[in-house]
Amino acid sequence: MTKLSVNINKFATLRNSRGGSNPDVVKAAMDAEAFGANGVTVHPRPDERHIRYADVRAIRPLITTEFNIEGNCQEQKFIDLVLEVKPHQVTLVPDALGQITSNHGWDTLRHADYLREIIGVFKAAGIRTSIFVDPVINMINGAAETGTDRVELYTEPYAVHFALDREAAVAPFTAAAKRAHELGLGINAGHDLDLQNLQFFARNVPHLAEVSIGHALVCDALYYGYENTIQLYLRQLK
Ligand SMILES: CC(=O)[C@@H](O)[C@H](O)COP(=O)(O)O
Ligand SMILES: NCC(=O)COP(=O)(O)O
Repeated sequence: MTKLSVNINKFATLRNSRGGSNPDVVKAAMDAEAFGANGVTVHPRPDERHIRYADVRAIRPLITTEFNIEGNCQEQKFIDLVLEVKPHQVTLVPDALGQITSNHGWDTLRHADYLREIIGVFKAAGIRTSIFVDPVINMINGAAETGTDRVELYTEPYAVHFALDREAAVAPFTAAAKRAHELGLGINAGHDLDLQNLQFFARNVPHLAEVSIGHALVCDALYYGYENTIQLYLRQLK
């Protein structure tokens, strides 16, 4: 069954908005696991707009499922943090500094040498690697050449087009997953997945190991409660 990794970035957004410690981000990570999630994802951005480096250090020793750290490996500070805390998985995302959120995958052909080198560093430290990619066959082929363990399919385009034509929206992801599997790559996915679009995605993308979901899940939790919301998302993956 596809695993659910809860991205708790937006708990930190709410906490930072008042400068205090409420909501407790560490508790949000622990409760995600207690409520049935298969993992916790954080994305400490260089400006620490939500998840802070201190949050990552505090959470790491308490994780009993899987800890996934996403970030821009072009920042030495990020590389050092990951090697220090040694999560189960690091997901490399090619964000520029000022981006409001992640909005594209790696050009795995143009950045092949760089990705191969940094992936080798994390793998040598015993950390599973995943790289954020668009569902483009050439990019999947390029990802395989980097030595990464997994790819994470960037799913915003799917979410945007889902309501209009779900079959057309999922088709590139189905094809990309089949190609990735042929090449021996593990398959993750994330960005803008939600209670409406998740089940169709999971049923039409083969070999899907993990989805990481944050923004919509936290928004839903405001209405349905955190524990109930995690259960609702898990039911979409059955
Ligand atoms: C890489 C990706 O799509 C998400 O993991 C990212 O963490 C979202 O970042 P924000 O929560 O800052 O929008
Ligand atoms: N990798 C995707 C992720 O962790 C969360 O993305 P979103 O659900 O906040 O859009």
